Amino acid sequence: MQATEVENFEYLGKSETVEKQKIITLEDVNIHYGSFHAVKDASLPIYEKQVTAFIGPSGCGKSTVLRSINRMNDMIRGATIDGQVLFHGQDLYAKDVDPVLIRRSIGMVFQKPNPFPKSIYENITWGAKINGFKGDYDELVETSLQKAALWDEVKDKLKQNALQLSGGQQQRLCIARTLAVQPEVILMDEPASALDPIATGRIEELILELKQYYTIVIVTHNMGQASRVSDNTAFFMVDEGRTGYLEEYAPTEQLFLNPAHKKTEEYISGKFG
Ligand SMILES: Nc1ncnc2c1ncn2[C@@H]1O[C@H](COP(=O)(O)OP(=O)(O)OP(=O)(O)O)[C@@H](O)[C@H]1O
Repeated sequence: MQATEVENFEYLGKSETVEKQKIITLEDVNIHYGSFHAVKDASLPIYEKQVTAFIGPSGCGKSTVLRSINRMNDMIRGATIDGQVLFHGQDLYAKDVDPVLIRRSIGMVFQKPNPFPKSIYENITWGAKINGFKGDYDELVETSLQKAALWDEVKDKLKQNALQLSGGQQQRLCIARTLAVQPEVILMDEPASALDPIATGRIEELILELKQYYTIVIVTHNMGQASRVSDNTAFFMVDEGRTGYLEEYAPTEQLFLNPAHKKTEEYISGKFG
């Protein structure tokens, strides 16, 4: 079940009509770690085949909210969630939902590249094997690496250990590994923060390529990166009790050029952070 939304934006004398499909909706999401209230009342849409950036100061709950989208917080002892995360209208936290299946549809790429200490080829085929993939593995490896813009660099050394690749190549391999299980959504938690500027630029180019086929949610500390790669931006803040909350959500251009809230303006202009 998907709702098509038509939004009209007017800012800085420009008007824009955007038609978009909501694929994920967070409704009044509250997340605790034990008794600590980490995130309160987060509600926001994630639109299909768009890039949504989560920005905000350290500790405001960006990664916590990101992990709630594919139930990765389930793995953290003491983490609890209230509210709803709807994926195609279905509550991901309903009793009959298998988190393993969710993580196939909603994959994740982490801050530090974390390939398995195995060959490049095996890194790609691993998830597919577990899922009982019956197709052509060579083809899967080639298409996944091509989509992740890594094929040309590694096609002659697929048997080589993945840990011998550069950091940027390892991160693109992790993206290829995620793509190989054919997700609809890719969550990226600061995917370029451990990389040099050239490798970062390649990841940003890749994100713009991938959004033709996938919905992407990215946590980033780098506001330039958020403005370059994302269509929508969610700006999170922390209150006096260190609880994170969503301060403002808007199309990226609007949020950066004409923020509705004073705190957003102060944050994006570097007054705190
Ligand atoms: N596993 C955990 N156990 C307990 N508290 C946690 C855990 N993970 C995060 N927190 C706390 O929850 C709050 C939100 O953390 P989170 O990592 O989501 O913020 P963030 O905005 O992504 O931060 P950063 O930008 O520094 O990565 C912080 O106060 C953090 O200390």
